[in-house]
Amino acid sequence: MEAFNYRDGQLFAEGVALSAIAERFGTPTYVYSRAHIQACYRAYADALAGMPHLVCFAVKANSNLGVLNLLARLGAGFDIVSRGELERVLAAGGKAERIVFSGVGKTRDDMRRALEVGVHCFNVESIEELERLQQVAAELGARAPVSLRVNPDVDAGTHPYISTGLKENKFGIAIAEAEAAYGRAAELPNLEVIGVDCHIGSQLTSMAPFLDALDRLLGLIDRLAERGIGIRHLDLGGGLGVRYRDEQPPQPGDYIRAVRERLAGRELGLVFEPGRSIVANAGVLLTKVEYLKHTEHKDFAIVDAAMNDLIRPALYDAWMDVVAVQPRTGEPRCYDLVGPICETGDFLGKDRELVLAEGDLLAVRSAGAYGFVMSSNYNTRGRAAEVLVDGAATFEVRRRETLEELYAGESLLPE
Ligand SMILES: Cc1ncc(COP(=O)(O)O)c(C=O)c1O
Ligand SMILES: N[C@@H](CCCC[NH3+])C(=O)O
Repeated sequence: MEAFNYRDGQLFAEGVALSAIAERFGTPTYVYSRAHIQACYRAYADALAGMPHLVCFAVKANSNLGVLNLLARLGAGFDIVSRGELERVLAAGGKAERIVFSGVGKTRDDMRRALEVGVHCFNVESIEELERLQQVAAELGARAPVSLRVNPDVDAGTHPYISTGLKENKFGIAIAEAEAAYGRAAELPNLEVIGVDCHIGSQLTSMAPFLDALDRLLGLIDRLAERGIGIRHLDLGGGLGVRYRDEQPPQPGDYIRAVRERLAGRELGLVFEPGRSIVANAGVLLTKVEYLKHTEHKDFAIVDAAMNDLIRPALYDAWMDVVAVQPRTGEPRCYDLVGPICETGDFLGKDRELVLAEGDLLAVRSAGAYGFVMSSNYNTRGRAAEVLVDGAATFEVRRRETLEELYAGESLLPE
């Protein structure tokens, strides 16, 4: 489904003109579509119907309370990587027993809090973490449910910064060492081994690496069964890609059907941790053209959103579609779309053919995942507002940060 469509020459989010959102909330503003998030979540949940499962939204992709609340109401679980994300999920109405706790650097405090609230399971990423979790659980007189994140050593064929399943990556326990690690986990009295987990990378556009990883994990599960270690759930992580330009990633339903076929006859529950594929195309970043600057070599459109608002182009050289909210007729020019930050890397797009005038609104598409969450206050810029559209209604799910808030925690030196 497409949440953002042109109607009468204007781009709409569901039933609301983006120009009306800009007028009411200012720019830059992130705009999300409720219907799109729901449809993407349901694509996973529906394909998993009839078997034990959890669809744990990866909170890192978009941690706005309104978005999390929407997903919690749909029955989603959550994949978290920090105490902060845990508290956000609880504040948004998410259920602790549907949370999986991933991440290579869990602190004792993180573990304590997660045990107190009763998360579904810890995705443990090293032997050292296993020993620490045992200690913390013993101190609390608790038993920690555990999956080991196994690194299956498959090449996800994605950007090197977001590939996580190779043996040289910091994530997980190498598959060759996994049996020994499970053996150790099974000996520890305050741990309960329940699952196997993996996550091989993000923005994958083909099914083969997922199925390759799955086969390796099923082999491991069989070897563990021979050693008397029973596995109840298999967590395949997130990673399914989306269309930013012309990619044709598998649809969640097709992916899950292929996984289910391979599981036939096994008593295993399935867990997924999708982030991007739930929210990326449910969001745009709305920005305004401040200046059109023409130089001998280049035409620049200087917009009011910058790399502090959306870092993907600067960090990964990611291509994101940028469209006019009210397209004009006329002769297009080739613009670099840049922000006001004092860095050459501060761009949202390069060499884009557009017809523009000062004051025009632009929408950066596919910005619902890893957009606002990666924003910063660089150049003392307040972070953008976030608005969720539901049909004809708009909800400001995060107001724009004020300048006073930016230095509220700082102090002058004593006299
Ligand atoms: C452990 C884990 N689970 C889930 C995700 C979500 O990934 P994606 O947004 O690609 O679905 C990530 C991020 O890549 C991750 O590190
Ligand atoms: N932040 C990355 C994805 C990282 C995934 C984290 N596990 C992106 O924007 O594509």
